[in-house]
Amino acid sequence: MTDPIIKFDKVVKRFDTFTVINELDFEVQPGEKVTIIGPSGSGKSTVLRILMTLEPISGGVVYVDGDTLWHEKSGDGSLKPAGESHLRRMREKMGMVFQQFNLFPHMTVRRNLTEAPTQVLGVSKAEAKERADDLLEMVGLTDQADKYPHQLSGGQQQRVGIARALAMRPKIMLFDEPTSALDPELVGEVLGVIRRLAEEHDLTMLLVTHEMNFARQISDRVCFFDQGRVLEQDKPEVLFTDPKEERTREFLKAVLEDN
Ligand SMILES: Nc1ncnc2c1ncn2[C@@H]1O[C@H](COP(=O)(O)OP(=O)(O)OP(=O)(O)O)[C@@H](O)[C@H]1O
Repeated sequence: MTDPIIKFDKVVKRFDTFTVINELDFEVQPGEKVTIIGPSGSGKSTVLRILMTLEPISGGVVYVDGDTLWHEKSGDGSLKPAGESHLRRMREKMGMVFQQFNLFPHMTVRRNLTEAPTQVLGVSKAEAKERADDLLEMVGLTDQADKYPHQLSGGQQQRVGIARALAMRPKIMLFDEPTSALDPELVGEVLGVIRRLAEEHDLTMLLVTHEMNFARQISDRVCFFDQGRVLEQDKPEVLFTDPKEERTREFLKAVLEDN
């Protein structure tokens, strides 16, 4: 087995006295597609936000791509809280797709894709444009490149969100309920893009979703979260048909009846 590209080692996250992530041990292998499912409030989104450096941890250590995320080594080899430049360097390894798209509203679709590569990575304008146009073709939005986000449907905006994250050439893609803000008829086009990404690329993907059928189709592994821990995890064909834990069974029964 190779070294994990993501590793949570006894990670704790508290908001005041409320413990959201509770001594979490969790690993993802390079290229693995992992889905996190679980009840509302179980800490699923918080795991992604910790990885994207949007939410600091209260305890434990997170490793990404062989380096500590929220810590850096001091001169004597001990770990100290990471400074801004370490966090920035680590953040560049990851791209995140948010529920609410989070596009830059005052920029065209193409500019949404070229802005960070030119400003953050120092990619030339010509190369960034070429990369943007390739990605827009991949998500089927070549003809929307000069429009502004508000001129697009939610499904199109989310496809731009995916392309924008990919424009930074991340090693890891994080998806936080990418279809939950969409009208039902627009969900399929976004899941189609994610499915294609999963099938055609060796990107590591970590997804939080309520789309159980989708999770079943694309995941190498599904993790059931409960109270800030992984209660149970397995290949989708096992977890969805023969869960071991009562809590997992109850959850799946409730969500699958809803669908
Ligand atoms: N900034 C914050 N301050 C205080 N509490 C927070 C904050 N962010 C999240 N929480 C709480 O932490 C818990 C876990 O939140 P999180 O968003 O990770 O859950 P989730 O499993 O993704 O849930 P959902 O499926 O509803 O999105 C929730 O109870 C939430 O209210």
